[in-house]
Amino acid sequence: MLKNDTFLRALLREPVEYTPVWMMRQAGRYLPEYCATRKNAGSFLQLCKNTELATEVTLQPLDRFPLDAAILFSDILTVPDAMGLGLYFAEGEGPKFERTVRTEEDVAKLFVPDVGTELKYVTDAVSSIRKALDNRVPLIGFSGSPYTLACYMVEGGSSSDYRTIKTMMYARPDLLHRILEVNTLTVIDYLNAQIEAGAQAVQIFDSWGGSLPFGKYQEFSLQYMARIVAGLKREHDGRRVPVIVFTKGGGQWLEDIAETGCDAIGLDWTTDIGAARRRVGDKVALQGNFDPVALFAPPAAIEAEVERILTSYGGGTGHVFNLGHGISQFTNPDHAAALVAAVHRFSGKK
Ligand SMILES: Cc1c2[nH]c(c1CCC(=O)O)Cc1[nH]c(c(CCC(=O)O)c1C)Cc1[nH]c(c(CCC(=O)O)c1C)Cc1[nH]c(c(C)c1CCC(=O)O)C2
Repeated sequence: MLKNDTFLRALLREPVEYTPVWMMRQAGRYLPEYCATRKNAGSFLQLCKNTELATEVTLQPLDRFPLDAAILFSDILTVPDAMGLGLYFAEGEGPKFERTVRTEEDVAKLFVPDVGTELKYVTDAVSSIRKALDNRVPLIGFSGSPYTLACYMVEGGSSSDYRTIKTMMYARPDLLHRILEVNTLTVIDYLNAQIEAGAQAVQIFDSWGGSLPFGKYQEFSLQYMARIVAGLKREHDGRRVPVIVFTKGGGQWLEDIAETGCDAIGLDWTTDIGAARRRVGDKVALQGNFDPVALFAPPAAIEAEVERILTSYGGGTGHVFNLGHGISQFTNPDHAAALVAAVHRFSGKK
């Protein structure tokens, strides 16, 4: 039995005593203890693949702040890595792939990896983290969306304009659809494996779906996320496993996202959460949507922002407080502490 299931109840719009909070990228470089563990691991990927160390860094933010959920320490790019594309992190340049998927031949060679073997290190981490958490709070599993994963597979790394993948979308939509098909089947297997291993909620990170034009978002990103939601095991160990869909920049498409059958929608900071609530009604819960850059302001300003968001949402269940995107590596941990405390205090936690 979970000692604190506030996060799961808020996602399912069941009564809660206060607004639960967690932060995207809560385990990461802004924490000195993370940097120390990562140094011992060697590289970021070695850290992800080391069960003991991945467990340790998952719990680090929970030992510092009274967060209401833990998130598996891993990365969305483990999936294309398992497809044989060769993920590596060039110092200061972000993620890169040795091989890209751009031509007809590249696409023809693409395959759905055997998640049970190629990504066993991830499900091993899930089991180990569940044990270490000892039911303190629920554990979130996650994956990238098919389109967001395709961005990295086609571009070969991060991009400022997504020129290569968007050119493919306009010139050879058939090729992109084939990549998205393989990604969708893989993500369904991957998230179901995380659920079987003990993930109590899952989030689909559609970090770059918001760069698509209207219509193309629905065709190349949302449609595939809806198929994933439909393919997931929604109940495990006698409890519903909520699904959160987070499209960064997706504030204009909330009604469409709610139609995927997800339990909650992640919002970035550009949307008014109160207006979002009126638009989706009681169909889904909302997660968000504090601007992570506001964490650089003094605690008093952070508290004012927290209060503004809670007031705009308007109270009651169905709100999971979060940042609108991942926390910056340059954030002062004391400011993150101020945010978590303010969410709890203003929403009535005793
Ligand atoms: C696009 C994306 C990635 N990874 C992820 C996304 C989707 C969310 C988003 O839009 O931010 C998701 C992710 N990445 C990481 C997590 C762990 C769980 C968590 O604490 O939230 C999660 C959920 C760890 C990580 N993933 C990465 C780090 C930093 C690596 C390090 O320690 O050097 C961490 C803690 C590396 C990574 N991984 C990725 C990038 C672009 C980078 C480099 C970013 C940077 O340099 O800040 C791909």
